[in-house]
Amino acid sequence: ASSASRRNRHDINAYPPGPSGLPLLGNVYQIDGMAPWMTFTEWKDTYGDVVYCRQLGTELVILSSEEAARDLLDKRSSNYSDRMHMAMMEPYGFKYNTVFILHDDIWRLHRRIAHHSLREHHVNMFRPTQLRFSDVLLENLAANPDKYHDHFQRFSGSVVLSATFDHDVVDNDDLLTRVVTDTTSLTNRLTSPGNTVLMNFLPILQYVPTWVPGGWRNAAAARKKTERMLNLPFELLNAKIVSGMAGHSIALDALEGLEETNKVDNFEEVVKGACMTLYAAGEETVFLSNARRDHLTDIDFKTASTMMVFLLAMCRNPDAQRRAQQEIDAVIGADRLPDYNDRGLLPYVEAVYREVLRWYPVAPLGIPHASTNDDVYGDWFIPKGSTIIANVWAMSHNPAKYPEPSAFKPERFLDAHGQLTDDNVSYIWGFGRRICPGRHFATNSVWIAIVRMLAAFRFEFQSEFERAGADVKWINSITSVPAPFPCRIVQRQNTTHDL
Ligand code: HEM
Repeated sequence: ASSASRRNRHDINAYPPGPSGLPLLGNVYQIDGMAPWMTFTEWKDTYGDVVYCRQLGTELVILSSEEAARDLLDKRSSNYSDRMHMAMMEPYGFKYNTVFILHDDIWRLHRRIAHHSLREHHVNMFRPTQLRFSDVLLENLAANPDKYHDHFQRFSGSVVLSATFDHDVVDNDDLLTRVVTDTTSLTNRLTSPGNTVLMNFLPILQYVPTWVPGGWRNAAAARKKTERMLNLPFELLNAKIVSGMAGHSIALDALEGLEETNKVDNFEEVVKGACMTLYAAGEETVFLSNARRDHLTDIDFKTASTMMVFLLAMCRNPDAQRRAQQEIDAVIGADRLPDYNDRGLLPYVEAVYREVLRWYPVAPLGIPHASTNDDVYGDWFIPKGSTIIANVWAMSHNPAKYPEPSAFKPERFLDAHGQLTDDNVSYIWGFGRRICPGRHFATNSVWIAIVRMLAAFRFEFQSEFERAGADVKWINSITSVPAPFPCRIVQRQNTTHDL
């Protein structure tokens, strides 16, 4: 009966509009492989907010307005909280990862572990750590400004690693950081939407030997790396527990606070997976480790992505930078650095922060969801098992909501009285039950880094780079981030605090 009713619903409702494609390939050749959000945003103009297309046998539904994303991913979240089927999950050892697992009981347990420590307000217990590492960030920037991307990376990696496993990164050669970044950079490459679709289509690629071109797809080698990455932080944490030196951390919180209430056999394995995902997901989006090495030969390919967007925005928009600094000088003065308690007193800085998130969202297509059952939305039929993409780029560049969307204009978040509007760009954190569980933590990290960097430094392009047109390269995969560019970071004259 259910298949009959499915057929009926399909018969009366058409698929959403979209470009016609070739038989087997679908629309794959029409999509910009480096920046698919650009193609999808053009399609919005032609076909509307809900677009259907196919990519090598995968059905895609692209939601390019906040309204459509909220209608489906938020309001019908019981049907839209799955992830796409990945032939790679099992052979590559990715089953530990919250981001990829299906909408099942293990995933719920992962979310409880994250929520337990990272829920709003509770997450503020990590603020002292975030403040401490922001001091280190400023010291490093003052001492060696040219290496700013290393310092951004160190800041974002340190805060999240300290919070998840109580692991202190003492230098740039930290073993755990190396193991995790090495593995996540491979994971990100393997799980990019394009590669996932290809591997679903040709699973035999998992056996490609490591020494031939494309050998990075070899499953046995990837699995070995993943296992090492999962076990190492727990070995280090266990050593601390045994010696009575373990401080507060999300992993310990989960082991001590949740075990009683969750009677699953492999609870420690679940905690390992959930915590490693928190670290890797936080690291991936706040600092990027998945650059396409083939496009980048001369730079370090790990960068703090949101902080990189901030830096680019400040270099390109000196007026916005100056205005934010004037606000900090007037409200805080030069005797101390801004603190979390000052956040409500600095509306222009808040507007800069929101505009950074909007201007170049670091996850321009979020992370694709999948539909569990057939559904009908308006006049359209959405088949079971479709990959559902929230086109965050189209939402943050909607000219009706954000006039001149490519311009960096923090004022768009302030009303005529200089008060903040209620638009806090929440769509950049994703939707429904899958919404980013690290968003409050990430907000605390990014805001404190931005406000303190503004208080202490001036940012500008290096003059030769500016004369040459200041054309910044972008590193794109699931995330999109400016590659490091030549820039001057100069300590502000009015800062009396000693860095
Ligand atoms: C600026 C920083 C960040 C941005 C823009 C961001 C954005 C996102 C987005 C768009 C998603 C997908 C949501 C969806 O499927 O609808 C996501 C998922 C996720 N994020 Fe974040 N994130 C950030 C930082 C963090 C941090 C710091 C952590 C950990 C402390 C974290 C942990 C996660 C996890 C575990 C998921 C997977 C959730 C699931 O599949 O259920 N993120 N994030």
